[in-house]
Amino acid sequence: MQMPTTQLLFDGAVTGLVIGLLAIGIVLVHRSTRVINFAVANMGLVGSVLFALLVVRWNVPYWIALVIALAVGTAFGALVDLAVVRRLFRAPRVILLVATIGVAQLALTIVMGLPDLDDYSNESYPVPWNGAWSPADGLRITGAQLSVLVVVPLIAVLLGLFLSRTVLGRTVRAAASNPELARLQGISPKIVSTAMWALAGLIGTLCLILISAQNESLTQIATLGPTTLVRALAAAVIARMVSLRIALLAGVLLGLGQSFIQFNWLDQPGLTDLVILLLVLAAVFLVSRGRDTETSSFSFAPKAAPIPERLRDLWWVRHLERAPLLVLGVLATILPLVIAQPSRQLLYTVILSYAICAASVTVLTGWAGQLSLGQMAFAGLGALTAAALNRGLQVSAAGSTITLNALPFPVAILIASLATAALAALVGAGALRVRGLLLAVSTFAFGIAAEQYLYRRDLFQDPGAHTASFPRDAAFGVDVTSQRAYYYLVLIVLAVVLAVVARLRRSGVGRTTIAVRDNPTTAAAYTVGTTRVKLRAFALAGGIAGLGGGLLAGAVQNVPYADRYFLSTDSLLVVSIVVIGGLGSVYGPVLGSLWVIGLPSIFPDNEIVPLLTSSLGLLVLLLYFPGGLVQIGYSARDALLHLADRRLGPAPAAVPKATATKALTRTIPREPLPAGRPVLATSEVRVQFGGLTAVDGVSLHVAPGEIVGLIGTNGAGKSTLMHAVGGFVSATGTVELLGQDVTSAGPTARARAGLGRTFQTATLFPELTVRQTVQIALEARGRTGLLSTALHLPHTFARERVQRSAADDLIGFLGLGRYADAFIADLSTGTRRIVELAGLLALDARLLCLDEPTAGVAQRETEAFGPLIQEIRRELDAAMLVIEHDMPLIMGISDRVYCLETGRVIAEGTPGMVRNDPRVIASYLGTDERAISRSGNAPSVAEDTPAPVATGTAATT
Ligand SMILES: Nc1ncnc2c1ncn2[C@@H]1O[C@H](COP(=O)(O)OP(=O)(O)OP(=O)(O)O)[C@@H](O)[C@H]1O
Repeated sequence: MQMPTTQLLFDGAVTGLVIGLLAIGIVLVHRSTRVINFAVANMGLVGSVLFALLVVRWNVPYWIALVIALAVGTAFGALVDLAVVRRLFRAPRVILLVATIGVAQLALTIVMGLPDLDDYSNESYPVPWNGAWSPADGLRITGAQLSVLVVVPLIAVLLGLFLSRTVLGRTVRAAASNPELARLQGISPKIVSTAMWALAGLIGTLCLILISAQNESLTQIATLGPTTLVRALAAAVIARMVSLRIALLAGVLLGLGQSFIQFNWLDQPGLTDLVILLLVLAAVFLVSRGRDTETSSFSFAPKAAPIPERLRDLWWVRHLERAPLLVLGVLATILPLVIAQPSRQLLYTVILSYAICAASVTVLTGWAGQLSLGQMAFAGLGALTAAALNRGLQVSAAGSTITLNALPFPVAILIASLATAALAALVGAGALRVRGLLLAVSTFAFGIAAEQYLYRRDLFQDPGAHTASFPRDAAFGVDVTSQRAYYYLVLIVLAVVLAVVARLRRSGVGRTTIAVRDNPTTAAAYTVGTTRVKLRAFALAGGIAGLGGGLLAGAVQNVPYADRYFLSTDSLLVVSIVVIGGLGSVYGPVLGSLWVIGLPSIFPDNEIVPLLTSSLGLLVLLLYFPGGLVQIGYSARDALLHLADRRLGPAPAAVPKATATKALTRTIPREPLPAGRPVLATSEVRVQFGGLTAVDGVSLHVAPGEIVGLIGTNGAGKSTLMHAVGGFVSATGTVELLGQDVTSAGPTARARAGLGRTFQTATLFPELTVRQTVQIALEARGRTGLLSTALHLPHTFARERVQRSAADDLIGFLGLGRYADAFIADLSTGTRRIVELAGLLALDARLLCLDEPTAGVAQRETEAFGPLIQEIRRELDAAMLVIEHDMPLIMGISDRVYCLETGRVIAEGTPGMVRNDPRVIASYLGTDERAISRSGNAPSVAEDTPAPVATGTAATT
């Protein structure tokens, strides 16, 4: 390994300074709006091109042009905030991140609309000082580099002073961690956000001007490109999205590292990008360690309102949802018969292949909530693997050479798709702890490393060439060499992929995936293994992307990995496709591909159409139709249904439905509990959060059939103890459940062992309906198989029917009949709490841990909860541990009560004993008899909650 020359290191440091400044721009925006700004570089594009035009074309003096360009850049940043960010202030951060991608594309389109610079190809980008200096032997500093050396440190110092010395700056620092605190400083978070976006616009412009000045030719200015962006993102992540100083330093180190790698491994292009990927992964790993990673709501995903019960018998209503897809299918079938030009047919094939690739984003991002910005890398790797398998391979390993014979075209694609599924599962395993924005950065870095490094491995290339040809001949005995025949093959594959995706979405596979996305904790409490579900989504998405990629490469008969289709920008494009089409919906990928790729190609010479279909179109959709194009379809469908409902006349009075008057029959055999053993026994359980001991050596037990109350002041450690029992926090001591030591088992395993859990917030799964929620709990009685469901095997339909009717029984039993198709997000807290209880019945749990079952429930309804809880205990023949602040309720239902104070048990015994214990009175109850007879803790929000059923007779309120 040689040391690079001084010059190379110097050049690296200069580039690194600019990368560091860009990273500062990313950090500032993240600190004020908690979003990762993918537009940071492109926001400066408009100003930097305008600057060149002003100086070169319109002969404006350098410094005046610079001021104008910086002002334009700053205004662009502020405008982005006012027009986009502010409107999406409360939207999930993931959606805001996608919006920044739209902004980046928009900036690029605006630049294309500016006058051409091609006439000035002999001129160089304007610099403040011409000439070069040689301060030392072997070192030459250009004017452009000197400006970087002066400007970047100066800006960094000024920003540091701004953040520490001004009120606005201090507010920015506070806003990152606590918006309320920031508000106390007297400045609204929105103003802070505008200021930071304006600053990011200014920084972006400055960086682009500084970088462009390094180029010899003026026409090269265009973009900084994703490779620079990924370096800036890496520096920002290394700085934990907080420290400006570390961001700048990391930028410089990355610049130096790049020089070092280029000097020593010139023959390994893209190695830097591989190293950047590893650095990002390491940094992301450290950043997300020990912290509860961000959860995002997916309320923007398109939602179809349930069909009114009485309309379901109408045949056109039953087929309403499938009809548009059928029409599209018929149109797609006749299209190549009407339009015979092979070039058009090739284009249609490309659109279909993109729809397949986009379906992978539907699964991974739409259902699993994992935003992948590198999905086309899986498509590219699938394409290259398929081409290599089709060509025949010689793999040298451990001194011996293995020869793989050439595989037929379709077999090569199928095996490549399986290989990308396995690879995606591997990547997913690494990304398990990371979600949201950091996953987006990691996958983006993966996309770039794939494009720059992995694609260029010898294994993937034609011998002696930098291409990978992929000629197609026959598929399943049919000649697909003609463009039309191949189009039909891809159309059939798309139809199959959509059918599989739609079927999976309607089955337990789709439901559990969405459940893990919306609420991993409750999903685990419902025995759904979050790791398994996430890996399944990654693998499924990777497989679909690999399949789409293979087919796309087959369309063009080679893998054009160096210039189109499988680049990191294409990964961003497929995300736009799916968001525009409708995230999570089966229609999304098709509508999105038609819109984003299809429409512009119908008007190839029109510059406005691509603007409307991607960049600006994406932003408009996010702002006004966050559910995407499919949401417009759903709205039309709802209007039709409403019309049909009106024509049927007024609805008859609600008839109570599914009122189960007899006890539910138990279908699951239970292992008997060893005689004399408690259902739950904890010994010396201790939980610490940093320096705080939340639970301090608690030993308790719950006997079979017993209801045990857990009381204590706010913050006494009750919920934490319950989390420890459920396996949701790491704790010391032992936990024994139904005679088994489960201390080292995770929450899913404990749920499977018979532990049922409700949560204080009763969030459940906002985007699922009541029936779907209960069906998720029913998965505990038998999991939906991925492969059998995808293959549409008959028994999977029968299983689904049985599960649905079991769910309806439980829903009816608890009087939730009229809410069966309502989304959880639309229910009152009280109703959600009853749905939680339905979930426990579905789980057939033997120990129920209820965390404040009446919190947020109207006072008049809490009184009915006591009998309901006892009824459920009888029904399940279960024991219970209940946390409750409502004293009459908890004292009324409990057989025994424990009182906690600062993590320790201070009293234990019958309700009467605990209630009169002087320590309990001093610590918690006080002497106010009114507080004891009816707790003041229960909020008095009157809510539309169905009256809980007390005696097995369902009430459908
Ligand atoms: N994830 C966490 N990280 C750090 N501290 C925590 C965490 N969860 C709880 N705590 C702290 O642990 C202590 C016990 O909290 P816990 O929620 O268990 O109390 P509680 O008795 O259930 O209170 P409440 O009746 O208000 O629900 C509190 O001081 C709380 O701030």
